[in-house]
Amino acid sequence: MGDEDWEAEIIKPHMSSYVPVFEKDRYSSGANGDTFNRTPASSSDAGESNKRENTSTMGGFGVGKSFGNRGFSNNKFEEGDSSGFWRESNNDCEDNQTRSRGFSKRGGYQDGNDSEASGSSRRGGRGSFRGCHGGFGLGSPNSEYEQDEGTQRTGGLFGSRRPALSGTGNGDTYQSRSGSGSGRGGYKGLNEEVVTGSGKNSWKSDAEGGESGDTQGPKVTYIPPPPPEDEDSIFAHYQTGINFDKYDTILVEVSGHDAPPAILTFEEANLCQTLNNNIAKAGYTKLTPVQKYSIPIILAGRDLMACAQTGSGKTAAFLLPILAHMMRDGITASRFKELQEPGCIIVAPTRELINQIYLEARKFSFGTCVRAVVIYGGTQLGHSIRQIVQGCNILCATPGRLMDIIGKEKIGLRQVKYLVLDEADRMLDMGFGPEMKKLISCPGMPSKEQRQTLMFSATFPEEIQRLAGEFLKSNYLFVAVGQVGGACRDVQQTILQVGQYSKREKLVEILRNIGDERTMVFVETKKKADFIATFLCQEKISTTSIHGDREQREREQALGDFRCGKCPVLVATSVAARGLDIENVQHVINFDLPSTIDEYVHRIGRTGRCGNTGRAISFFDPESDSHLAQPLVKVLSDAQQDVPAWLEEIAFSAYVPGFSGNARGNVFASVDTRKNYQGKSTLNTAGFSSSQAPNPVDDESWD
Ligand SMILES: Nc1ncnc2c1ncn2[C@@H]1O[C@H](COP(=O)(O)OP(=O)(O)OP(=O)(O)O)[C@@H](O)[C@H]1O
Repeated sequence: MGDEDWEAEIIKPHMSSYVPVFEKDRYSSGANGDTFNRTPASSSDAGESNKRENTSTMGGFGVGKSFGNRGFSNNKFEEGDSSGFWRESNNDCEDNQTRSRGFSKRGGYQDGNDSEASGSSRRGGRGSFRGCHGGFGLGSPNSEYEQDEGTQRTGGLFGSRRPALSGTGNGDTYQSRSGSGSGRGGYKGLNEEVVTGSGKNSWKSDAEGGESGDTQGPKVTYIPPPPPEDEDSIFAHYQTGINFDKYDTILVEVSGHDAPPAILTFEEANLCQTLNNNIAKAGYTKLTPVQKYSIPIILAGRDLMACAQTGSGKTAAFLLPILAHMMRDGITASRFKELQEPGCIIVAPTRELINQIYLEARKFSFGTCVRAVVIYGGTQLGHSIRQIVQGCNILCATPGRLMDIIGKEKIGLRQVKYLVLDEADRMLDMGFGPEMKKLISCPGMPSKEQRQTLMFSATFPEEIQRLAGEFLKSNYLFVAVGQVGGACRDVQQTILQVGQYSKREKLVEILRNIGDERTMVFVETKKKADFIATFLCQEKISTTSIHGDREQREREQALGDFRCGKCPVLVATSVAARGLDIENVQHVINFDLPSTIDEYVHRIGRTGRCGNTGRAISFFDPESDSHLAQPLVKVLSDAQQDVPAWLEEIAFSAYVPGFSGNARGNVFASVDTRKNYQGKSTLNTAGFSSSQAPNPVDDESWD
């Protein structure tokens, strides 16, 4: 659904029944002799609603703060005269300068007692809840990636911040963050900005006016809580599901020269005793297919691009062999140094994901002298630096913060032996690709011949595979577990035809039936995430939300509340689509379908992980989603799911230009593209293939 549709939805009078206190009128390669072995992973093995009631304070939107003239209390919006929040914030294009309006006209909003908001005076004062409309949107156009306008963000990092929905169970409600934008999820220091559309990026090193020490905005002060120290928490894990053993039947294809054979057991990997102990404590007894194939490849020193379904253990597939090498080769024990030289850098697109990877690295390196460190945006830069200078063998980072720290000369790259791109297709697309290119051309970074580069994802569009060549040695190996970009078969997928005006009613109906089971609800825009979360809280469904406009502290709180079951519903934008491994997520609901099939695959992959079963329900609005009909039919049938007749009808009646079964946004690549595209890559000046369209779902502050 486009922004305008969303606006229409809010304005639509009949919808007001859901938001009773709103005033209606306001809402408004094989070719060159590579080998391709396709084998089953096992071949070598030979072998109701009341439950949710009255948890509004858990949802956290109910108390404590007010929202301008439209105070938000007792779980209701109370609208005053001049507040125009819903009317004017219903479009995530808020940063578009062409839409800038006098801010004073608005009711703005009032901060309760959040001390973090104190900085607002620096940015135009509070009462203003979104900077750009109020005149301090410094040129930041309509989304955090800004690609819709193809405009570059030139420093308007503070103008785009909206109030975040604080539904984290701590009694907060909408909170004014106008003064604390720097600390929130949505804030990214200048150094962390990623601009797409133009193919350029606006990353600036700290020296150029980054997160610390610049005069363009308040400092980020958030210091994340330290990770758990006790062994039980470090090794806490959830159980593999009934379908874990079925992984063995999935076909695996390895392409490229001289691939080492797969291993069948952890013992065969010949890891050191400490690693084996940690693997056992983590509850791993059996390798997943991607681990069987990737571990020996990495141990053999080969570059790798690996594609395997969501939730099938890709993280351990790269961490374990890297740690094994580090242990074998010996590493310098961590010690305080102003300039640290990690042997391994792992990058991932979102803060929460990189933190998760870090916790995995910490788990597997437990009891060794390998020290893993995590740094990511939305947290105090000084905190990141303090973590690093204490010693850093494995650096887990989001791209913006990484470049910032490199710019600050706290990290030297000379010793980098392993470079890992998790969610590699995302890391190489127009959002992060330019940063990654900068990374590999940073002074001191070993050339691709001298380092080992590893890429992992559940989806690998062909264009991205071609771009990856720049990062990988030419003889890299490609491991495809199952269909590249295919959905996890343990997720039961249902597509419902629901028009935009019926979505909320349907959502509530489904959530009431689901009861207390953990459910992620994906929507297309940050504003909508807030709106739907608020709406659900009003419906007494305990909900929290995560998206790029929330402060990092709130994002982490929201995730924590969701993880522990305090808020069983998490409304999220695509910022939470990839990689997050949360126990017991039984349902994913696509309130809005994403704009690409890859994103769909990642989103529904938040459930049905590690052999557990899950369910995904997607609202298909023929008005806005018909371009997805064909790829959806393919994804559904490949995953042996029922395909609704109406969907097939739309799919086959719709003419999708360029649909050939393998284009990005349509259907995923089915193979290692070296087979099909040997030498055919055409790069434009930005280094991207001309067919690589910006991803319109990128409306987020990810890193
Ligand atoms: N061999 C194993 N035995 C038991 N559990 C495992 C094994 N490998 C991984 N896991 C667990 O499976 C879960 C999913 O793993 P992981 O997050 O690495 O999946 P992924 O393939 O990276 O998913 P995504 O594509 O969504 O990023 C984690 O909880 C992890 O600890």
